[in-house]
Amino acid sequence: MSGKLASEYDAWKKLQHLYDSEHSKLILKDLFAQDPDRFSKFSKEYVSPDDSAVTFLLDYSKNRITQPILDTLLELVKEANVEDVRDKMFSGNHINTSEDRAVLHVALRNFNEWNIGEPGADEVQVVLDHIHKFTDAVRSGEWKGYTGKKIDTIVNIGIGGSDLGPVMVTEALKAYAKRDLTAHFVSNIDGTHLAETIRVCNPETTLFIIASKTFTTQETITNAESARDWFLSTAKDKAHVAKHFVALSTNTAAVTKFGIAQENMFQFWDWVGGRYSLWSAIGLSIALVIGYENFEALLKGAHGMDKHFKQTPLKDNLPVILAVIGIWYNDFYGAQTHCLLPYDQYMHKFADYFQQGDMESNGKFITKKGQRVNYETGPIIWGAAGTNGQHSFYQLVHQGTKLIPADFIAPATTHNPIGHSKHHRILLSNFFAQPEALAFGKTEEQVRKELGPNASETLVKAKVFEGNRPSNSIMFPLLTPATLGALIALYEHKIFVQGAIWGINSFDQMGVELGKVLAKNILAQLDKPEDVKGHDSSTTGIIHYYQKYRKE
Ligand SMILES: O=P(O)(O)OC[C@H]1O[C@H](O)[C@@H](O)[C@@H](O)[C@@H]1O
Repeated sequence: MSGKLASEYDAWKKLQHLYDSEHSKLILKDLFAQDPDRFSKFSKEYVSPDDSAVTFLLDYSKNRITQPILDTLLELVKEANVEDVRDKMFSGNHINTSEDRAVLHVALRNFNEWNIGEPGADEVQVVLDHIHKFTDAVRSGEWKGYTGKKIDTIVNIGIGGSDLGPVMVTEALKAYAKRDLTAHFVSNIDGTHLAETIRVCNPETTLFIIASKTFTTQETITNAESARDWFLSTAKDKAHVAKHFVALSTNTAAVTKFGIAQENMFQFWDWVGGRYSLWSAIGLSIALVIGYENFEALLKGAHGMDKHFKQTPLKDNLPVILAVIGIWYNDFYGAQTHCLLPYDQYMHKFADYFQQGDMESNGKFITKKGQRVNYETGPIIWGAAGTNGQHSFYQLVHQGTKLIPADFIAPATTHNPIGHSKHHRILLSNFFAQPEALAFGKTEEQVRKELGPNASETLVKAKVFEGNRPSNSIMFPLLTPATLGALIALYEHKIFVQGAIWGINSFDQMGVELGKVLAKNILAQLDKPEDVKGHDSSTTGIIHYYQKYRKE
């Protein structure tokens, strides 16, 4: 990182110039018409550089780019020294400067390939072995509850990074799940979340996994204490907690204080960011659901992408390509959002997951050197599984006034080929059609032809699709653990590259602190109206309203 604002780089200025002079000519329909080889020039097939056997196609031809624009975007990557920051990340340098921490989620899936000097990196395998042993014991029924019954339900209690990754991956890899082991995830402090979960749990056969990096998060600790109270209301003896509660954390002292024995604690380290922690002990619920071998395959798929990111020249480096295309829209076109659209029901939590992954990483206006940026940083991430989104928000994506770059993601083969894959062919026909419709639209002339000479002018206008709406398409053979691992790592590194270009620290999360502090203060004032002090009239007014109507 040079200490310059991204907008001060020569390449940034060149890009601004290219945008100003070219953008009115960047019409996808014309770009495709001018170059019959556009697809082969702007698409790449990823083949994992190791034995994780992952492959996928990334088609980025339906973007408002030309080779000179892409080349200049890659110059920006060079000028921002992204490769240097990347190498620093992989070697354990403390690139999370505000917290003075290394950023080593890549070490969790490294399988001893690179030597990483950071304390703890050499203990990764020990924790994986612990996960392996425990997972096998629970899944085989060898691990018994306090009345001698085997565990048939797990409840992961965690929030943010200690929830979203496990939720997303267990959903995405449900095809690999042990079907007689039910997994629940409780995150919200709203008592409803816990109440509705324990309603369907049997204390004799339920294992609670308390997932919290810090083990101080109010939501998680409160939910965990209430879960323990519920458990003990039946089990009675505190000694039984050992068979039904395990912890995933970096904070041994707090875990012990909670009453969980050290042998039931799965360790990780401060260099694992919460939103990058599914690869760590936080992934225990994943390993329990899909089995240790599949969990390891997930890690190996991510490791293959790490290698690709680490060693591939910029022009062929897929996370880099996705990142710079995103910068082009975010910073030059002023696009505010980025849409993730998996055409795979199993991946229905993918956008939710990357809402934290991307927005908590790059939603920052201060650079690592303490300057306020004068450009846009992280986009708003959103999306839903296809085809549901088509019947909901695609109207705006197609005909709204906003530019919404989108990634379409789909498997060629489904795990559920019902009706000889009839459903899947219909699903995929939509996956192919939507980017086509977005890019090429429908002209007034086409609409007129379709509607005939008597059509009203307003109807004609309403049916026009301007097109030129950009997207990437990612297609892979089958959603396997390794493929999912590679895809997650692809987006992680994309986020990394963007953050490095913008000069921000993608690995702290100061923005979540203020609300927590204010809530703590308010919690102490909730009982009596006369205690409500030090707020604006709006906040005071709402609290007084609550005090008027609350029952308990
Ligand atoms: O795992 P923990 O420590 O409970 O933190 C849970 C979450 O808390 C905060 O919202 C942030 O710091 C997130 O990044 C984190 O994932």
